[in-house]
Amino acid sequence: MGTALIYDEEMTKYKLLWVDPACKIEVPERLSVSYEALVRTGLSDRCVSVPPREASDAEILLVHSEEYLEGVKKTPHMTLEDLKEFTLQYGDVYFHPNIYHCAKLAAGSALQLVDSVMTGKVRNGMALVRPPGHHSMRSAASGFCVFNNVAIAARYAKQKHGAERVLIVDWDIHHGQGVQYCFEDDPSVLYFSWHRYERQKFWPNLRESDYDSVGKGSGAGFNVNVPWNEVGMENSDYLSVFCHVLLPVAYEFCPDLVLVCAGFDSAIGDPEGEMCATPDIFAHLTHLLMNLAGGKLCAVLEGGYNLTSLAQSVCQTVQTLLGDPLPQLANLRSPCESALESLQCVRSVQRRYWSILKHAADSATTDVSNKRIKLAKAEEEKAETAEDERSQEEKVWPEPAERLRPPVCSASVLPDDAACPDGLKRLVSSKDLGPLLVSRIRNRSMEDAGDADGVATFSRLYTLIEKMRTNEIGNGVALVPDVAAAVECVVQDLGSDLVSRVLVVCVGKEELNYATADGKMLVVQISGEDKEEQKGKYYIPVCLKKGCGDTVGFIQAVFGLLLPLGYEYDPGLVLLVRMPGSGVGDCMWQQLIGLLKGFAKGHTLVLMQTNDGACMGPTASALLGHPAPPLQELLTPLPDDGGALERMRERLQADWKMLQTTVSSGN
Ligand SMILES: CC(O)(O)NCCCCN
Ligand SMILES: [Zn+2]
Repeated sequence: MGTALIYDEEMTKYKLLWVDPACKIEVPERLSVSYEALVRTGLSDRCVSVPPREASDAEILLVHSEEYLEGVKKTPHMTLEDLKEFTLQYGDVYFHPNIYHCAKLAAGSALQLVDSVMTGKVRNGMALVRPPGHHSMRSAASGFCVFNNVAIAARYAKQKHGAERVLIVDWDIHHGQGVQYCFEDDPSVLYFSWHRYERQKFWPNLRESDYDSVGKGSGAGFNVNVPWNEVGMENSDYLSVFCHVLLPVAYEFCPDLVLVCAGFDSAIGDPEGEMCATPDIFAHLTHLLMNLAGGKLCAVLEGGYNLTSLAQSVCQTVQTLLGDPLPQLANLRSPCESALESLQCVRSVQRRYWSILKHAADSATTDVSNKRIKLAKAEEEKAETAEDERSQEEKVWPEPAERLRPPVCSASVLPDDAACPDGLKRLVSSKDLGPLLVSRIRNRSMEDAGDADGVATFSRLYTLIEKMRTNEIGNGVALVPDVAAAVECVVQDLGSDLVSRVLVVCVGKEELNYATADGKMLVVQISGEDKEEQKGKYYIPVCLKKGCGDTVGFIQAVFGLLLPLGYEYDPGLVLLVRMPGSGVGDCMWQQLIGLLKGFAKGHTLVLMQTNDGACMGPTASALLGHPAPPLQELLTPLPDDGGALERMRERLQADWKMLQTTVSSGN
């Protein structure tokens, strides 16, 4: 299924007609440069073009009051003076004779997107709209917004398409207070927003934008605010919040639809956000949401005022929606202290509502409050001194790297009698490994099966890895007689001289014994077995007391440990090993394959044992990029295995910075 793109140049046909410093950044070119970039890169041709439509009164009244709508309806006929007068009643927004028309098109575009996705016409999509929406409230315009496009879309999805749970992810750098007010007592809509806050000093300066606004009444827990109390947040800060807050909660919420308030003022170079995250981060943020709700994701443009980073960020987002390989996020650093403080505060306040966060550290402890005071003072000083130099310096960042789709998406290495799943290319050519490697393979562990096809299998494996390295093949799956031997061979003989860092993810309890001390390989083994202490920094045994069938535990391990480790390690190849009898469910397995695509430009090699061929179908589906089915089990989480994973994370964070979720105590 395809990706919808909704755009109409009519929505560029309004602009600021008077002097207002707060509004001058919201210009028509925001939309045209975004669309032109999609055209120039060929991305728009690969999308399903869906026309916008005007939202009807009834649809607008799903969120807004009649008196507000009646007021806005009068603006097309107003004189310039009346427009200024009408505008004065609201904050940081402007009206124009054509803005009502464009506001109906913007809201209607979001509804067209919801229809296209909910009816299965497309898998996902993006609506390029203006005016934006997430600040507008029931009876007020605000922050360049007239109608709350995404809030209307959420109510519409529930009413018309019977969606029961809708997740709204707002990665715009401003708090969408309009969305928060709309759903704060509604447990069927989970609103997540991060935003520049600077302890209430940043617009819209609301006390209720802080992390302790968790929703009201039956909506408690369904509003998640992550305030950024400093500017300059980077990719690692954003990814930490996704891994340690949003994704665990989103998976437990198990939405039927994901709506994104896709504002790109959170990218580097933006005058409003003043953050340092690069445009390619949106490729990953989009990817990390694409296995929720069976892939039903609607991204609706909000803010974004640096025309260069806006256009790049839009392209990164659409290219991921189209299923292209992800860019490698280079040199992630550890989240900064201020981000860790926000992370800790959010997790501690949300843990009483989300069992998946149950063991999050408390932040009521004195050392955190002391830390907050110290940080606040430090931020004060930094803000004062930085003010002047920040305004002068123009941010520069590298153009995002090309993301080339390999000629072959997925390949397979199978025994001759095994059937090749649809869509996979069977690898038959076996590279001549030369006598040295053959002898190494033979004596390493093939002595018992010293048969010819053992070597043939390995030579095909070698070919597969070689072709992933040259990007001729995206990913692959191999059925081998002895998966433990195969892993050993790949990482010792094949993998290591082909790629610099191999992330080995083992699911199941088999004993793995090879050296990992040099960092060429990071092994994360998720099993039900209590392993002896890990062997050094690069071998991390994760024990799920209830085994790999425990979906809650598995998801906690994936988001709390595996993904942060993977981002920090930044492998050139991912080796995903399914040990026989692992007990992992097919849905979880597909989710895992889908999520691991975020690493190594999607170069994942799945190794399974021949007698485990039963899950070849789900494996092939996930490798080909089909969205994984939702994990329904998370809806009724069983009591998890205690804080074992949290304790393990705390222990490991000394070596792995991306595992941190709390401020460094003491210093
Ligand atoms: C859509 C938006 O969140 O980018 N609007 C920002 C308004 C800022 C007013 N100072
Ligand atoms: Zn914004």
